[in-house]
Amino acid sequence: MIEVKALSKQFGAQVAVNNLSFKVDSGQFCVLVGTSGCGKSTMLRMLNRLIEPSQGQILIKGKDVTTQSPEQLRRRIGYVIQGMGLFPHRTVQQNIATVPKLLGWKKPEIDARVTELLTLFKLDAATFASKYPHQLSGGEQQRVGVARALAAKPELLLMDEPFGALDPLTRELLQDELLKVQQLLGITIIMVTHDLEEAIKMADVIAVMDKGTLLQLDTPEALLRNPKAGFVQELVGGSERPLRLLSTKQVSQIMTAPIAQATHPLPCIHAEASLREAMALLIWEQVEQLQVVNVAGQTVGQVSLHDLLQQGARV
Ligand SMILES: Nc1ncnc2c1ncn2[C@@H]1O[C@H](COP(=O)(O)OP(=O)(O)OP(=O)(O)O)[C@@H](O)[C@H]1O
Repeated sequence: MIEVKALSKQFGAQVAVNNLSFKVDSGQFCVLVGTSGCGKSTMLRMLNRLIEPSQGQILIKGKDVTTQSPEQLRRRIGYVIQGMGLFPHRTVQQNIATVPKLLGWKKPEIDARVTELLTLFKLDAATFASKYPHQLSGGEQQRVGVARALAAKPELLLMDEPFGALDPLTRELLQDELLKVQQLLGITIIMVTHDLEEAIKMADVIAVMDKGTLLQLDTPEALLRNPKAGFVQELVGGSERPLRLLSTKQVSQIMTAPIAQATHPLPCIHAEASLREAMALLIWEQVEQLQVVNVAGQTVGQVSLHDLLQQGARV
């Protein structure tokens, strides 16, 4: 889907991005992490030509991005930044309708899309469509920001610290919603974050950057198990590593067959919960086994302390 070839950007004497090359497959969620000033936002903004590279090439679906005007390109690529960037004098409906309107969609088609997106992000259309950004909470504004970016059905969504300004609970809620929406729509997402826990939760692949270069591009589990020596190891290798490893998998991936008849009831965990959540429940409840249930509340398996210890261990 995206191929970045030997991409560099200098601002005067400052090298912000230095000879970066990587590929992101269609439908993948790629997260860029690294310390402040390492070039993440510059990298992201070159993808939709908000910044022009000094050297190198970007191909999207095999086509060089410079073969289209920046405006044409940006209509095909969703872009979400921290602190919304909504148009303050336009309603939620008008904000979301911006790009479809520019593309000449018909009114009924636009209205249907706005309602569909508001519903997808759990915002009641009758209540929210006519509101202005200042009448919304931060979390609601951010949802509208993502809905606006998805309005014209882009195949690629770029997100720069989209949840950075939100409280931890709202942040987690929006992360879960975004993951569901991505699975539903199958779009490719490239997201910048400072937050390694967020990267591990959201990413299919994590790109670790330092001083304008790409140090490692790997799945969260591979990154945690085999970080390259130096900065990547420092970033992921602390005492949190076993718990972060537990965050990369769901209970359903390691559960075993349910016990036919448990002598006494076990605490329940959802099959979609992370192994980290399962570990927390085991500690909290002082038990060594959990019963795994599906959305309908039916028992589908069990998971034990022993299984979890193995998953978080060095191999
Ligand atoms: N327009 C610009 N003019 C000059 N220097 C710039 C410009 N934009 C970015 N830089 C410099 O390029 C480097 C990379 O900046 P960038 O914003 O890409 O980093 P970042 O990793 O996204 O940082 P943060 O996480 O703090 O947002 C920084 O040293 C920054 O000062």
